[in-house]
Amino acid sequence: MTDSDIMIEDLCFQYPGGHVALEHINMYVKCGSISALLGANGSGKSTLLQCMAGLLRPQHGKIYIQGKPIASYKKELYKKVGMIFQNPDDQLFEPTVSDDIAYGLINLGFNTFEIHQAIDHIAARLNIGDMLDKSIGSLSCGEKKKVAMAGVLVMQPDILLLDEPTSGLDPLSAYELMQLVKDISISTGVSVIVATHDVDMVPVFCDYVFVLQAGHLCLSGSPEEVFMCKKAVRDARLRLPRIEHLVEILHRDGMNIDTTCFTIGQARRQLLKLVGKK
Ligand SMILES: Nc1ncnc2c1ncn2[C@@H]1O[C@H](COP(=O)(O)OP(=O)(O)OP(=O)(O)O)[C@@H](O)[C@H]1O
Repeated sequence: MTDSDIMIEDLCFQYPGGHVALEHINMYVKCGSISALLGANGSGKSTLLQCMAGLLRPQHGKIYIQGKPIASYKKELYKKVGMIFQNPDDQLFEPTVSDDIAYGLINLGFNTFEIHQAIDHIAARLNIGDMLDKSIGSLSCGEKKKVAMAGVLVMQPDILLLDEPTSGLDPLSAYELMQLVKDISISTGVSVIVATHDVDMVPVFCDYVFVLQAGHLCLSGSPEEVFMCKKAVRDARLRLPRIEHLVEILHRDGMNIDTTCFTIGQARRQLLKLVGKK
């Protein structure tokens, strides 16, 4: 299948202690798209991302990256698929920011000139140029998240897996980080899967949504399609994005609003029209 970056067939994963974390997952991720992976705590989001990154080996089922089973990539998989962990301290282990960003490139055999060029480019893109000489230990959580992202993006993966990238960030930093992810996806064509509890971000930044409930994929589709299934969303212990919840309240109060509008600007204009302000 040419337009799919990731295809998952009947994936099951059980941890060594016996806990079944994923059951019969089937997923298809379109090239260049941004997908949200939603689900309550313990629903299996991190486990699924780690299976896609080749860090966990499922007992059953297959994962294909660009049409080929992940096992066939061997070491090359780490160049194709970049994963950013929930906790940046699990990812950053070199003394300084520039050393950490350089780590993957050194392993891939890049020369010193290429490494410097690549670091300068990604640092400018992520606006972390003034941090390059800092020690990792001196950074804030948000800064560490950006450095972890730089270390992965510098290797130019085709697929980017983000595990709760906005957790612990202030609202503006969270928005800016997701905007950056969107810009990078548009300019490079990288496919992004982001596990998140931040449902408000989903209609703004994501093309597709996958919802996990106790290790099962219970819903999938565009944000419009998924958030229309209000009961199923709540059964999965999620809430609607605030904008959708507002639309729901207005409907309940007998106001007529076009539920196909999903950008903040469109919804705001509709709401102002409804309450009589132009
Ligand atoms: N190393 C492990 N050994 C045994 N069970 C584990 C292990 N890691 C995770 N689990 C269990 O697998 C299930 C799925 O965990 P996972 O971390 O994938 O959930 P999650 O959706 O990412 O949760 P959260 O939103 O809290 O990060 C949970 O019940 C968890 O307790």
